[in-house]
Amino acid sequence: MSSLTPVRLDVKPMPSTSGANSQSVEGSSVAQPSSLNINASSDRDPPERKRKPSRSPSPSAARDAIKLSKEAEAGPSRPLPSKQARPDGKQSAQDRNKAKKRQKALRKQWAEQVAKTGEKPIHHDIVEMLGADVVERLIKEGKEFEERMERKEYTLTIDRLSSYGEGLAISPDRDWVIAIPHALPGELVRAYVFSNERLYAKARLVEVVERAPLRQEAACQYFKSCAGCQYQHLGYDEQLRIKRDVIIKAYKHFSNLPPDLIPDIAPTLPSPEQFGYRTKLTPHFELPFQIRAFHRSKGKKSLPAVQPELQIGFDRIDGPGVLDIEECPLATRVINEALPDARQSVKSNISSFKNGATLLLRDSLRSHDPEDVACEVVRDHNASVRERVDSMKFENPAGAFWQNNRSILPSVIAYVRQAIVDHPPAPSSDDSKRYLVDTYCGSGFFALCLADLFEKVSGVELSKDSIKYAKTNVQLNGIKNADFLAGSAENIFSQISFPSHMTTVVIDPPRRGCDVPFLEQLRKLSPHLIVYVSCNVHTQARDIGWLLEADPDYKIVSIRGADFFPQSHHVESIAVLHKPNKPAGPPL
Ligand SMILES: C[S@@+](CC[C@H](N)C(=O)[O-])C[C@H]1O[C@@H](n2cnc3c(N)ncnc32)[C@H](O)[C@@H]1O
Repeated sequence: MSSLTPVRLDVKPMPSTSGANSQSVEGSSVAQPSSLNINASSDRDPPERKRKPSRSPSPSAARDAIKLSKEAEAGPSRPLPSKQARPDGKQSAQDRNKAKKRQKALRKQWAEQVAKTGEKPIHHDIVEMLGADVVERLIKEGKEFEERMERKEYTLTIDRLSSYGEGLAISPDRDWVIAIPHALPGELVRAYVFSNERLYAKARLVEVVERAPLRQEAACQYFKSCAGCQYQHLGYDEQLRIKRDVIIKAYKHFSNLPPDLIPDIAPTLPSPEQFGYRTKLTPHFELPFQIRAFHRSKGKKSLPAVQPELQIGFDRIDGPGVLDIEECPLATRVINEALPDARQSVKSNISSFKNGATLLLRDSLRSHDPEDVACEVVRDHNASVRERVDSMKFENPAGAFWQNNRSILPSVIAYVRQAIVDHPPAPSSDDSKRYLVDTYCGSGFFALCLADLFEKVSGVELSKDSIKYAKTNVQLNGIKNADFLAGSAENIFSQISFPSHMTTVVIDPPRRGCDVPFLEQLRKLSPHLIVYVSCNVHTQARDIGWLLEADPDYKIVSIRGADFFPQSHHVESIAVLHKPNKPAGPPL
């Protein structure tokens, strides 16, 4: 699908059938890829980091972009800067000055964002679609925020998908790209532009005029309005293929590596369950204004006699606010069964919640007995949740990180095990002992599932709670060769004395990727094998590019996506790096 060449339509923008009322039409509006709170735990929060701007994005890119777009745009209801302020159609000097200041502020804000998080993946699509020379000219002329499209309906041909699953089209009347969630390559669509970003506009899908042959009916009643899923209108094989393409593009644009150093990206590892797989759901809600007024009055006002309407669910793509969700076909059966009660308990106690609160529903095994397949739902963040991966038993805090798709974990572990077995340490006079360092280890998923391959394993993790549970899991599984440390990942390197030529390091950081101090420590340790698992392939590509530049002896032996989140644009990427001739050296 992505091989289609951009088609510039000579179609005049169509008069809007919807006016500014985004609710009256089918499709989407203010969705952001990052607005899907697919893993709302704090490990996804990006900290500050100092990097070269060219080194690329982090998860906060999208969030910063929202901030930027909020600055740049006023949302559907704010009137456009009035170019017709004067009867002669010209801007007043005051308006021009204001516009100039605004552009300057936007450029400064954008530069700060890129310095912090890198360029957004969509930028590379824009360059390919408009042409590098056009983008360069727009930037040189200071027009990268200026060629904004009007808020109205357009008829567009979709050229390709962005890495976050939006259909991308070229504007019919200027050098600008338009991103439309749920539109597919090759389709002719009507879409309503509602805001502008740097070099592109965002639009909601109004109607598919000519369907792509691959388009299918979504299983979920909320698909058209919910920001949670991007690909329910595509078959599963196609979703896997798209995710592989996302990895290919990420390494091309974000690793800074020559193509011959990047291996063929292997087919995406499928999820055995494509619906009903999510073991964690976090619907959120905003307090009705009457309740907020009650809180603000500090007891002076009374609660409203009639319960105000409350939306509990996920972000909308067809307007601002929260979409009320009574079921989610991605969540496991027990979570869907528990959802009505959880929603009702919020409604009955609404005055006790803060604005923007989130509900937690975690699917937990009832017991660790392999014969017992029953599950139950845990809603208390501090309660423990039981999991099993193959024969390994795990407990972890409900509010802390645990992989959300239970069904894919055995094949992920099998894949990582095989990579380790396939890359033994270089022959040396030493015996064949091997050591594992599991960084960003959570409650010990990788360390403990792989412990039998190693003489000794050590894990490090920021969350003290997760480390407490990792130690419990050591006991639970009768493991004798594992220890865990609470702290920032780079701290582990000063505490271990494994011989580097016999050491494997597993890296599984949050979406922002690794911090530079961590990468520097890793380079110093120079393990013979690195398995880098990531929920953000863009930061993974950046970090691996950094590592290979710092130490060209590493070879990337494989890169493969794993589909932890079917129906969404998210893809986990597993990269294996090896130093084939790593010589034996003294312990660190
Ligand atoms: C994607 S999760 C992976 C957890 C674990 N590997 C698993 O599969 O269950 C990332 C983990 O990194 C932890 N984390 C975030 N920043 C960290 C840091 N600077 N040092 C160590 N751990 C960190 C988070 O608490 C979270 O548990």
